[in-house]
Amino acid sequence: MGTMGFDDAARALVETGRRLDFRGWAPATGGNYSARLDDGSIALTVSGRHKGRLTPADIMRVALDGTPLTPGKPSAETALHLAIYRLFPEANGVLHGHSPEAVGLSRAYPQAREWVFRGHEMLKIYPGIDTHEAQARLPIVDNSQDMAVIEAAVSPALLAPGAIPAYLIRSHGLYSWGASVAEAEHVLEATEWLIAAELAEIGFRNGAAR
Ligand SMILES: CSCCC(=O)C(=O)COP(=O)(O)O
Ligand SMILES: [Zn+2]
Repeated sequence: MGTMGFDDAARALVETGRRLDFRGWAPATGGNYSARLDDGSIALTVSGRHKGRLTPADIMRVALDGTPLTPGKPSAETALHLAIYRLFPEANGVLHGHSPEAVGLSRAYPQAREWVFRGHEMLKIYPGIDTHEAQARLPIVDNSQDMAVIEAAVSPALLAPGAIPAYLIRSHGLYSWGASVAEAEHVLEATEWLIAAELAEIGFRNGAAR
């Protein structure tokens, strides 16, 4: 748990990419991953690489202000990763995936500013929740090519009571974070599972699956 040295972080991000790609959450070059290092800098995926086929050479270091510390072009979404590390000092891993389910949910409800999960046992994966008799808010923000616009739009919702360590960018994908890369992966998996379960429920209620 916690921060890591660069070599361990690079290995963890490469392995995480393989698993997320296997789940269908890293199509084409979609997604990006990062980890906070022992010295406070950030290990981050290089832009434009297939995240299911990463090698340690596809991981670079940036400072918390975004200054590249090793050669390479940092992810186009570096600013969103750094915003999480600044907002949440306990966050040591940030993952971003492009699943069809998360994107489909965000597009099916174009006015939604959040999605509230209620009553699921899976809610217990989130920090501070120890019963299914709880609710958890997944903030939803419109997409933009300007990362500062996304950061400004979503930050208040991330800090509000009841927010989970994840948010959804409409027509784009899901972000998650945790005290380690492994914990961020649990949050991503749980949130994807909750989205898939709710979409299935909506389908059953509408009779689509009969
Ligand atoms: C075809 S994916 C478009 C860019 C994106 O949303 C993404 O997650 C990957 O960007 P990166 O610069 O980190 O490769
Ligand atoms: Zn993306």
